[in-house]
Amino acid sequence: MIKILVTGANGQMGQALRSISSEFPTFEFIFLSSQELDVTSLESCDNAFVKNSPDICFNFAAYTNVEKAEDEEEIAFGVNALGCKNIAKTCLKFDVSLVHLSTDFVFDGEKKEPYLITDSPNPINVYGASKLKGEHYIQELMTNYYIVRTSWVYSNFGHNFKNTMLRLSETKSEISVVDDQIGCPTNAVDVCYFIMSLIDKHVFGLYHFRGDRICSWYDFAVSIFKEENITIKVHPISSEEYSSKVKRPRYSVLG
Ligand SMILES: NC(=O)C1=CN([C@@H]2O[C@H](COP(=O)(O)OP(=O)(O)OC[C@H]3O[C@@H](n4cnc5c(N)ncnc54)[C@H](OP(=O)(O)O)[C@@H]3O)[C@@H](O)[C@H]2O)C=CC1
Ligand SMILES: Cc1cn([C@H]2C[C@H](O)[C@@H](COP(=O)(O)OP(=O)(O)O[C@H]3O[C@@H](C)C(=O)[C@@H](O)[C@H]3O)O2)c(=O)[nH]c1=O
Repeated sequence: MIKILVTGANGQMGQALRSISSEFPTFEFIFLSSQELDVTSLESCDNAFVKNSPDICFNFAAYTNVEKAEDEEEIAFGVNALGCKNIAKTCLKFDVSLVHLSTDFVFDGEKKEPYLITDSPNPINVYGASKLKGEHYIQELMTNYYIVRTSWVYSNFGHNFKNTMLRLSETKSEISVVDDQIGCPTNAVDVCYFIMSLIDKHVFGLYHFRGDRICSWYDFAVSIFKEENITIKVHPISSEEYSSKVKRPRYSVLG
């Protein structure tokens, strides 16, 4: 049995992986919450690895509140950057390979065609900067890593744009959604299948993975409501019209 230790396991990606884990009977998954393994503590990482002796670590632990990160820079960097450093150091110590998730938000969104893994990141918000720093720590410390950048992850689990739209539709008859940020919604379960196929191939490195559809958040919202048969008026708005303190990339299609 190959043992996979999953950090941040109560989040969206952890729940998505749990939902398909029985399809991989040759793997034993150890799902650890933030209480059971706190990535900001090297000692906590060490203790969890000693207790569970994993072969592979899936680092799903992250600070993902893009808005709040602007006010909580230290906490965001603590989890997304130093957390990665701790996980990478621990993987190194115990000879464990690492799968880490990163984001389209490492790019500035100024490009007009899909971002390749060879393109230089240039984050424009705190969340993106903290995620990029995390990537760098892993790349400096390890060789046996898979860093998978993905985008606009949605599912029926936890916090994501789809669930936000469905929740808002319970109390609103109209909603305004930005129509000038272009990206690719990606199903969380599909990310899990991609990761499981990656570890089968043993080719370490940096990857981009995303859903097939290229659209705006407005387009995505309209299709969510259509699929769920929900009648609600959706107004397309510009990023400037959406009241937010955070800048998001205008175009973050991963290639
Ligand atoms: N959601 C998206 O659209 C995208 C996500 N990603 C990346 O995918 C990964 C998973 O994201 P997703 O599942 O959606 O995020 P979630 O926010 O749903 O889950 C993150 C999990 O990390 C946990 N966590 C927070 N702080 C710590 C800590 N100090 N130690 C251990 N665990 C901690 C949280 O636990 P608790 O709730 O207890 O704090 C939560 O369960 C992240 O790396 C994210 O950057 C990449 C692209 C898009
Ligand atoms: C709730 C809401 C959001 N929006 C806009 C704000 C933003 O531009 C866009 C998406 O909003 P959210 O806050 O759901 O998404 P956000 O948290 O910015 O999404 C990002 O999360 C991180 C974790 C990632 O890694 C990214 O890939 C991306 O998925 O929709 C509206 O226009 N109207 C609304 O009612």
